[in-house]
Amino acid sequence: MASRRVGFCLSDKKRRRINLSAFSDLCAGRGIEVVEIDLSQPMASQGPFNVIVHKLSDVIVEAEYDSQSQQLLSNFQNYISAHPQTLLLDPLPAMTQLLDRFASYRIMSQLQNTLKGKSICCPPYLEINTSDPSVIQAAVRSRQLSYPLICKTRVAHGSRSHEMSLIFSEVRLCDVRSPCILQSFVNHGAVLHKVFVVGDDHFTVERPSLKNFPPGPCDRSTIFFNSHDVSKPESSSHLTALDDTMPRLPPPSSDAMVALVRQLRVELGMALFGVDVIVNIHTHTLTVIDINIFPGYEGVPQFFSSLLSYIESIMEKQGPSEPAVDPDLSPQPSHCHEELCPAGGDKF
Ligand SMILES: Nc1ncnc2c1ncn2[C@@H]1O[C@H](COP(=O)(O)OP(=O)(O)OP(=O)(O)O)[C@@H](O)[C@H]1O
Ligand SMILES: O=P(O)(O)O[C@H]1[C@H](O)[C@@H](O)[C@H](OP(=O)(O)O)[C@@H](OP(=O)(O)O)[C@H]1O
Ligand SMILES: [Mg+2]
Repeated sequence: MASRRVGFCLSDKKRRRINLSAFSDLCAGRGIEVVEIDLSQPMASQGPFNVIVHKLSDVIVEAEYDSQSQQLLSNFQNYISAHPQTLLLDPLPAMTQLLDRFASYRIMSQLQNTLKGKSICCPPYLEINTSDPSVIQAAVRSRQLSYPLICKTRVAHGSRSHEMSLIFSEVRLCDVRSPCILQSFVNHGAVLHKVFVVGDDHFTVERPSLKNFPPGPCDRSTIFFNSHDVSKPESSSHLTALDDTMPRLPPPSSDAMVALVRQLRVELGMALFGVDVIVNIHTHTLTVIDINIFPGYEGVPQFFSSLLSYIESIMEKQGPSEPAVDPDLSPQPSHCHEELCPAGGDKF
C-alpha cells in the first residue's frame, strides 16, 4: 500500500465530470494512492486517509429534509471528528456557509471594506424572505436598488439553484420567488472572469456572460434563465450576444485579483473555490458576483498538477505520523457570518 493516501468523496455528477483516474495516475508517480470513498459504506474500512477532498454540497442541502442524506453526512462528520489528523479539503462549516447566498453575499459585500483602495465591490442586494410584492417593493425602494434586478435562489449549489430571473420594473416584482437574493444588475460587456483557486494558486479564465441592458426601469417582461446556459464555456445564448460597438474592457488588474484571492482564502479558510468577477463598464470597478465551492476548473489544464502540489505541501506540514492543521488556513469560520453580518444586505 502507498504510504500516503488521499480520499475523494464526490457526488456521482462530480465524479463523472472529474477524471479521477488521470489524477490517480499523476499521484501514483509521487507515491500517493487515490481512493474513491463510498459514503454508503463504513469510512473506517476505506481509510486511513492523510487528506480527504470532497464536494458534499448536495448531501448537505438534502440533509435538511432527507433522513438518508442526514445519515450519510453524520457518518462522514463522525469519521472526521474521530480522525483529527486527516486533513479535509475543505472544512464542512466553511463550505456550508457558501451554500447559502445570504451568507456568501455578506462575505462578498465585506470585501470593499477589507480591500480598500483596490476598487473591488459587490453589487448592492437584498435578502428576500417574503413573497409579498408590496413588502419587496418597499425594500427595493428603501435600499435604492437599481433596475434591472437579478434574482437568485437562496441555495447556491445544486440543480435547482441556477434558475434566475431579470426583473425590469416594480410591477414585475410579483415574479420574485422567495427565498432569494435581489441584486442590482451591473453592465459589464458580457465578459465573465472566472477565478479558480487551488490553495495558493489561482487561474483566471474568461467566459460568456449576460449582455448589457439599458439602465433603469422599463416596461419589459421578466426574463427567466438558467445561469448554466449563459456562463459555461460553450454557452451561446441571445442573452450573451456581445454588442459589436462595445469596446472591450481592460481585464481586471492582476494585483487586485491577487489581493482578492488572498483575502478570501483567509476569510473562508478554504483551498478549493471559485470567484466570479465582472468589470463595471462605467467605473471599471472589479465587481464580485459569486463564490463557488469546488468548481469545475474547466479551461485550467494545470488543475491536477496544482492540486497535487497543494496536497503534497499540506501533507509535508502534517509530518509522517502527526498530521497537523494546514497553518495557511485560518481557524474555522463557522462563526464568520455573524461577524460579517453588519455589512450584509437588508433582510425582508
Ligand atoms: N449583479 C450582476 N450583474 C450582472 N450580471 C450578473 C450579476 N449577477 C450575475 N450575473 C450574470 O448571471 C450569471 C449567473 O450568476 P451567478 O454566478 O450568481 O450564478 P450561479 O448559478 O451561482 O453560477 P455558477 O454556475 O458560476 O455557480 C453570471 O455568470 C453573470 O453572467
Ligand atoms: O466551474 P463553474 O463554471 O464555476 O461551474 C460550477 C458551478 O459554479 C457550481 O455551482 C456547480 O456545482 P453544483 O452543481 O453543485 O451547483 C459545479 O458543478 P460540478 O461540481 O459538477 O463541477 C460547476 O458547474
Ligand atoms: Mg454559483
